[in-house]
Amino acid sequence: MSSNHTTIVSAPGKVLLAGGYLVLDRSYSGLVVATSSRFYTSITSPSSSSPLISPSPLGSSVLPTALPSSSSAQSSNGTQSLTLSATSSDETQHSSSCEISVRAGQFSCQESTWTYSLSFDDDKGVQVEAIGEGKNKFIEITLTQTLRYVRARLAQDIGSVQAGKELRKRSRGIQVVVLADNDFYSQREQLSESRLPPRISSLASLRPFHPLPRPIHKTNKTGLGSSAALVTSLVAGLLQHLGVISIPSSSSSQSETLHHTSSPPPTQSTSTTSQSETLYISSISFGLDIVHSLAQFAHCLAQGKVGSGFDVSSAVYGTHIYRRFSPSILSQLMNSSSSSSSVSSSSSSLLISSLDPIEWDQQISPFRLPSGLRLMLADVDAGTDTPSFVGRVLKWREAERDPANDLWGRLDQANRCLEDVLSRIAGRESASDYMRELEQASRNGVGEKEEGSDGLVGLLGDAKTALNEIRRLLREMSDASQVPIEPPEQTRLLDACSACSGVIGGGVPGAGGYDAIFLLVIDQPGVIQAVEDIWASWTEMSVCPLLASQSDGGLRLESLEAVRGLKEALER
Ligand SMILES: Nc1ncnc2c1ncn2[C@@H]1O[C@H](COP(=O)(O)OP(=O)(O)O)[C@@H](O)[C@H]1O
Ligand SMILES: C[C@@](O)(CCOP(=O)(O)OP(=O)(O)O)CC(=O)O
Repeated sequence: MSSNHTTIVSAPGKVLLAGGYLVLDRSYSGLVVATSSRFYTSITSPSSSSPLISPSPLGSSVLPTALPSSSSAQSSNGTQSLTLSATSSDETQHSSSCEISVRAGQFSCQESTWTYSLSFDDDKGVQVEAIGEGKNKFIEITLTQTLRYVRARLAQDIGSVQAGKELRKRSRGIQVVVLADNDFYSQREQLSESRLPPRISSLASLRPFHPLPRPIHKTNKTGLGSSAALVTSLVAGLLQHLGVISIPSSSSSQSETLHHTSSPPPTQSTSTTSQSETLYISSISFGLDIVHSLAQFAHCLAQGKVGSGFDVSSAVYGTHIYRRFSPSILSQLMNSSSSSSSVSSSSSSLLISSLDPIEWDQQISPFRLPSGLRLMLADVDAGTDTPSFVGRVLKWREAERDPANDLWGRLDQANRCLEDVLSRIAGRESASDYMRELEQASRNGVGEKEEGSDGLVGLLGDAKTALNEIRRLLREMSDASQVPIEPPEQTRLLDACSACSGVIGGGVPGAGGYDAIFLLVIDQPGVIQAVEDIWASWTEMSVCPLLASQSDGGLRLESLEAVRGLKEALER
């Protein structure tokens, strides 16, 4: 077999619509919306290097031939058993090391290709060493920890020595390309080079995966969570390619259902599926759950801290209401791992046990924005540093416990009101006059709910009230903590946008600051145009739209032909 074998996986970006700061504390939840802009990981290896993986059309599910069927027993951690056929006789052809390269496809090839040498030692497990000068901590750590995990899983089934040989065979010749949709990075320069105004239509006309002129660390990000989407898609791509999991494909009708029902047992399955469906879903969703725990771990290790993890969670599961995992789940692993690339048998079992989805207590509750509404995002040109914001806000909360807890409680209530009213609007989607009423409201304007107005118009008014209340409380937090979460410049911009007919409301996503805003609007051309006019003429700060809107789906397996511009970008 001479043709290559390719796996392409994508993960969405994120917008934390409600729950910034609160979501760091497991007593509260956050509303995270996944974006239509995605991060792609493509993994190719010569088909001869992965003899146990059936050669299949690009983008289709690539199950290892030796994997048991869905009716077979599952291993202790719930993922599928990796029972293998005897290691093939060609293993002697391979040396005890091999190389894997990872290239960031839209950056300079020279500066943004990282090559890693993998050695497989019977005692030490797999060792990953960067070759050359350039470093990419997120990629190196993700690659290392994912290979450690795969080796540890293989070792459970076929013993340590065979596991090393098998992994070496499967890893040989792997080439990875990572590509982010344009939205992840500021496209101001690309727009002005092409003499295009900062409009959504201009962004749509830029070539997909537009090459970027500077190295990654000097490129302005837009806040969609590039590192979380990178880590998640890379973990998932490798696990899929190496035959450990099976991710739903983008064409699979199951994928949205999976998203809405996938949650680590036993905490929060709100699924109403039949038992047989549930069995099918849970065997696959366990694949997603292992991606989740491994990606959270790799992301925390690369960041050097354990954050709330809402970004990784939405990269895996898509839009949802997120309650964080207990940080203690990762303590032992974080302490024992540093970024060390080797693995002893004791740390190997710690890896398997700590990442077992059964041990994880995050909650993923289904949520989606109602149809007919649209999330609009803008990149605001001014820089803030989220880590320092978080540190300062938490320090204030520590110092002023009572007022802070009182504020946390009121914010939580406002956040829940927003979730509740949006779900109630979504509950009306099937009404025959739903779209007509929305269209009418987009012309008449959405006001905070008035006495006596009920029905859809009343609900839209309630949504406006909830969004405004959240903003008001975040300004209270800004004043009390002296951290500019919604600074006056953003207040002016948001107020101007919110006054537009058809705009329900908006806010500062996540940690807030000067970087970005979101708006929730009725999805009508007139409304979008009016908002874009305000942004284009805003002089106090430079406001550039993002192309993305909301998307429900999380991680997915892609087919090369289905993603505009991907083939060309991979061939560059
Ligand atoms: N396209 C890319 N290719 C490779 N690595 C990337 C890419 N985009 C982001 N990264 C990695 O993620 C890091 C940025 O992470 P971070 O500062 O946490 O930003 P964000 O908030 O967008 O996640 C970069 O330094 C780089 O290591
Ligand atoms: C404060 C937070 O609750 C939310 C931060 O959300 P952002 O979307 O601002 O995050 P970055 O991608 O790191 O910029 C911290 C957290 O939950 O980890």
